[in-house]
Amino acid sequence: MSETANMEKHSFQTEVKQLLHIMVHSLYSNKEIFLRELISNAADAVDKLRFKSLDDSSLIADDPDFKIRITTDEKAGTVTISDNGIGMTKDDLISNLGTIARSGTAEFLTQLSGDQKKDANLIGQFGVGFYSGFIVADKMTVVSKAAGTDEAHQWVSSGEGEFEIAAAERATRGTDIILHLKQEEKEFLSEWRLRSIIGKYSDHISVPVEMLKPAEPAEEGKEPEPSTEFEAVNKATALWTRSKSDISDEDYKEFYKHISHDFAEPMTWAHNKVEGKQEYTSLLYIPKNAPYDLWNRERSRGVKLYVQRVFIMDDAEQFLPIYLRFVRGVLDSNDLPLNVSREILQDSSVTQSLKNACVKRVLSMLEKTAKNKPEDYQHFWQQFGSVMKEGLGEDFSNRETIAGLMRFASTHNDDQTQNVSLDDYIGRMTEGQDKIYYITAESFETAKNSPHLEVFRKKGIEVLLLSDRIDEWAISHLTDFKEKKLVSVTQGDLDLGNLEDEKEKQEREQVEKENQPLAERFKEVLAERVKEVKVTTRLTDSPACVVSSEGEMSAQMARLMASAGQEAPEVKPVFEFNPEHPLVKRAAEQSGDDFNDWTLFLFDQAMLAESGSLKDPGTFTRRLNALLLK
Ligand SMILES: Nc1ncnc2c1ncn2[C@@H]1O[C@H](COP(=O)(O)OP(=O)(O)OP(=O)(O)O)[C@@H](O)[C@H]1O
Repeated sequence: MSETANMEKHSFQTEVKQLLHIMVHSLYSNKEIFLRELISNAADAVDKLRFKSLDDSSLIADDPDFKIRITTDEKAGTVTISDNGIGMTKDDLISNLGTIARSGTAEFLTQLSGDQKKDANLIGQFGVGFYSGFIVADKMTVVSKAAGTDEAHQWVSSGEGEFEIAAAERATRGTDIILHLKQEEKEFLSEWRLRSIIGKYSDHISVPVEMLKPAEPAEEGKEPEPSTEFEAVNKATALWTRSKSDISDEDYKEFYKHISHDFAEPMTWAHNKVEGKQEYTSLLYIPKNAPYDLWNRERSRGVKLYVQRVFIMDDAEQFLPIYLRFVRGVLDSNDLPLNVSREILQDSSVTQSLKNACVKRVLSMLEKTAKNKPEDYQHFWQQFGSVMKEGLGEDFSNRETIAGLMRFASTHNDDQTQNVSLDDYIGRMTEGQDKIYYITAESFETAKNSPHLEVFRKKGIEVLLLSDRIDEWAISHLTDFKEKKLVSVTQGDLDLGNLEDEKEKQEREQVEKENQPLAERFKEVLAERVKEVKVTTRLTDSPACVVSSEGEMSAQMARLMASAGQEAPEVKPVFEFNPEHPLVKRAAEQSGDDFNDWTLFLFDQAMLAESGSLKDPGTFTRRLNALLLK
């Protein structure tokens, strides 16, 4: 910072400089959004003050009618957006308009590619807010006086790396954002152009947005007298309070952009007014695309909370569980007190029942989309499926509904796309099948090619192929769906239930008995490495596989815990061999060291197919080479 007279120079935070540069270039084709962003900020500033004045009405006594005014100055080439909201102190100006407080900003910036179209989309998700003024202005001046203070300050910048702060004059509280338009952007001086942009973007803003009335036509030969009277150019009623039949889809979409700062349209929304025991209005949106920081469970989330139409807080996370962190919207309650705080919300029974209601609405919105617009739902699932899966473990009371919304890859089409629902699966179950089978693995390929699937493929039984990181954890919370048990094909004894007929059962028992001595020989060599050795019922083409015992942690879960740096208990696998396989027959013919080598080779090979890697790949390859040469 440097100082001359009463003027101080400050540098923008590095991230702001980068964002400004990219934004000005990539949003050029959508430049009129600057007005939406600045009006949106002005409306937020009014909301914040309205809330504060509930405790201290003196804050607004001198100027009680909230409004936003847009004026132009043809000669100076400026457009000014003024509000009588909460205003900013000198420190606020420096921190709010010189830094980006959002976490993950630096990481976000590294995702930008230089491709204008892609970047425009990404920046749209990120939200550009105040800085969007620089798309059309080569200089911005902000004059602000915080409510309840006597001093005004001004912030001036050409958006290139520095900004200046100085003392200023402003009669009353509030903020003026003055855009000094670039030479080629003078079209925004046109009152009609501005009115049409406001009509498009700001009708739903609950504060009146005012402009000067058009001048009265003058007598012939005379210049028209400029008007000095203002009129509201938006509807200025909060959108969710209007009746549904008065609101167009366009209105809903614009409102979504206002509250979410997303440039893209939402996928769908639900608007409900509830009266009776509880009175509230909810307007909840499902975005089309995942935000850049969806994976950050700490990211700000939740709805905008209003109490009796008064704005209370942004990001009220108490009304939606973490797995629905992508939902945006507004909740307006008549039952909560106006002085409600985050702490009060935490313990309130009203909060709990509102939360239950919001979750039900979101889930039923998703069910409707899945049923009526399967393509949209498929897109949704690609964007948000992994987050929805968290719900299986987090939301016990809605588990069956969440499970119904799940989509999986499966052996039905052997394709990586997750598009099979549990209902689809049940509809295709073969005669006698009473369980839903699945496999979890490190990758889709490992799952799809797993030897554990052989008997299922042979019998034409579908198996769900799960390979997202979260799958193992999520599915462990889903023991059954519509009274059908979910069963892992890599865990426990394979119980094919009614899928195995009496003859097959007898044959299997016979084979098990005959091969008991071989099983014991294998067990002697493998000793501590395995929990048990058994004749397999799952393999038809492979010589051997490993499975985990019923009720024990699966190998996939143990790997996930280890990769997350957690201590996982050592799980010893059950080694299953296929006595019909020529390699197993060959092994059985050996004795001494040769039998040891064959056994270890079969075991390592089974481990490799199951996990995709080995603890000691060197020894495995050496042993394999030696066997090949023999
Ligand atoms: N008209 C205004 N009156 C008071 N404060 C303002 C005004 N405009 C901006 N601010 C302050 O500056 C901050 C930064 O604004 P900016 O638009 O860049 O980000 P944001 O509104 O927090 O986020 P985004 O718009 O991207 O969601 C705001 O959070 C607010 O505190």
